[in-house]
This record gives sequence, C-alpha cells and structure tokens, in this order.
Amino acid sequence: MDNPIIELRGLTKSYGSFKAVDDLNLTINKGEIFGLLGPNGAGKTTTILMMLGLTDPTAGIATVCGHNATTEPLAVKRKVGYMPDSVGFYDNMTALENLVYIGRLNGIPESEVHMRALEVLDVIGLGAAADKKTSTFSRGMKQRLGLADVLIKKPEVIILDEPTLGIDPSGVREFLTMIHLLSKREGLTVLLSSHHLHQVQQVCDRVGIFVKGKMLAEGNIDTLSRNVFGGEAYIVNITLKNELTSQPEYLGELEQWQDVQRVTLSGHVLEVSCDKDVTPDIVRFAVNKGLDIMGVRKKEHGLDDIYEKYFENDSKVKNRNEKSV
Ligand SMILES: Nc1ncnc2c1ncn2[C@@H]1O[C@H](COP(=O)(O)OP(=O)(O)OP(=O)(O)O)[C@@H](O)[C@H]1O
Repeated sequence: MDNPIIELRGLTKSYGSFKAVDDLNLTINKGEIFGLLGPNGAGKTTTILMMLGLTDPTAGIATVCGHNATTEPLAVKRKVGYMPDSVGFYDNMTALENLVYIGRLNGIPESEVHMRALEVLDVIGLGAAADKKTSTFSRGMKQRLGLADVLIKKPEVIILDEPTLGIDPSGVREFLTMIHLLSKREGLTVLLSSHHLHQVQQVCDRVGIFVKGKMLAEGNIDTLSRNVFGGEAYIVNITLKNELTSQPEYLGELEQWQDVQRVTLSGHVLEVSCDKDVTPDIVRFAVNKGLDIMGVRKKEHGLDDIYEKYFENDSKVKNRNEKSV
C-alpha cells in the first residue's frame, strides 16, 4: 500500500538561467529503497540538499516525513539521516568516541548515548573495532562508521550520497547488503544516489534515471525495461542439437502466445523475444515438439541496457533538435 514519506512536487533549482533541477516530481514510500541514478552533474546532490532544507528551491515543494523541507528544516533533520559522499572523523579519537560525540550533538541524553553507540557499532559490524582510532580505519570501515553516525539518531529516512565511492568490490557488496537488511528489518526508507548502475540494481526496489536535472524515467527494473524495450524485455536463446533447415509450422503456434513477441530461427539457434519470463514454457514446448536442446540462455535487459538506451534516445532527441535549429 502506498505510504508516501518523501514527496517532491515541481521541485526546481536554477542558478541564473541554468536549471540544475528542473520540475522534479517524485514520491517515495515508507520502507522503500529508491535509487537516484545519474551521471556527474545530473543534479542529484542539489535535489538532496533541497530535501534537507540546506538549499532553497527556486520553485516547487519538497515534503519529507510530513514536513516542508524549506520552511521546517529542523523537523526534517530530526527525522532524516544524511550521509554525504565523504565523511570526516576525528582521527585521534576511537570509533566509539567519534560516535558518542555525534550522538551528543544529536541531543541523545548522556545516560543513553554510550549504550546506543555500542549497539549501532554492532549493527554495522564494527563492534570489534569500537576502541580503535579511526586513523587506522580503511575507507570501507570509515563508510560504515559514517552510516553509524546517521543511524545513531534512529532516523525514519536515510539519504546516502554516493555511499560506495572509493570502496573495493567486496566492501561495496557488504555495505549494500547491510543497507538492504536494515531497510527491510527496520522499515527504514533509503534514498541512494549513485552513478554505479550495478550497485543500484542490486539493492534498490525502484530507480529514477536522472539526467540534466530531469527525471527521464522511474520504476522498478522490470517496468523500466518494458518501457524502453517495448515487449522484448527478455530474449531466450535455445541452441538445438540439429540444425533446422526449414521453418517448422509449429513455430507459428509459439508466435501466437500472448507473452511472445517474436520468434526467429537461425540454423541451430531458436530465439524467442518475450515481455514476460516464460523460459520454462518455451523449453517445454520445444521438448514436446521433439527438439533436442543443447543449451538455453536468457538475456534480461539490466539497468545498464536501460540507461544506455535512455542516453541513446536522449542524444537522438538532442541531435534532432540541433539539426532543426
Ligand atoms: N552553487 C552552484 N552554483 C552554480 N552551479 C551549481 C551550484 N551547485 C551545483 N551547480 C551545478 O548544478 C549541476 C548539478 O550539480 P549536482 O552537484 O547536483 O550534480 P550531481 O548529480 O550530484 O553530480 P555529482 O555526482 O558530480 O556530484 C552541475 O552542473 C553543477 O555544476
């Protein structure tokens, strides 16, 4: 059921005549992990700063946890944890001391702050390193501690701006798994800004593709894929043992299936494009027709295909516009 916790309506930020964010409309529901995906300079950070009340929109409204971010920034900050792309610590202090310090700044009572900091360190897997100075921490550990800074105030929403920048692949995996777990276990809403397609794809329930201040598309990967690739979201390739020299009549039957868009036969390979994943039905069909199958390969359009296609379309539109000037 929809339960909006972030609502952006007509959100716009101009610097002179340049629109860094252009009429952005977006709703994010409680408990969702939403990925704001876009290249450098797309306007992701500017959007986040408007959501936190750290910069005023030129037009439009950002409502976060029921508060207008521009007129009630303190109420928003109490409920939202923000992790910028680079987090700093006092290197001569331990992880626990750093976290207790942040807890105090967030107004956590003295009687609770120590215990709360230890709990959060355990949650993010740094319990054993609580008494180590942060100067000895790797970039991945610092990123985790940055997340602890955000979690200690028990936020309803966390906003992570390029959280995996500079972490090695296994650190990235661990970090994203932790975000996913936290969101699902605690009902935490997560907005994750990134230009790393694969990372966003791994962890986000829904994605918005953001380019030059505009949201080009949003939805889950399936919906985006369907929008971009029409009915051909999945392509199933079946390699046959024996080459079929002529097109058998029964392939016409397959073409009539509701979810099948196209069937092509090329020597040993039968290729079926469909809008739903009906691989098992296709394989069963082929076996029933007496075909010997050597291999089955399915191609799904991932976020990188989708992203590329949007850019392709975007540059086609741009080229058309440039030609017509
Ligand atoms: N204070 C400012 N004055 C003028 N232009 C700005 C200002 N802040 C941001 N911009 C411009 O707005 C655009 C969007 O910047 P923003 O930092 O929001 O992008 P981003 O998607 O977060 O990119 P990155 O991943 O590189 O941080 C950029 O072209 C940037 O140069």
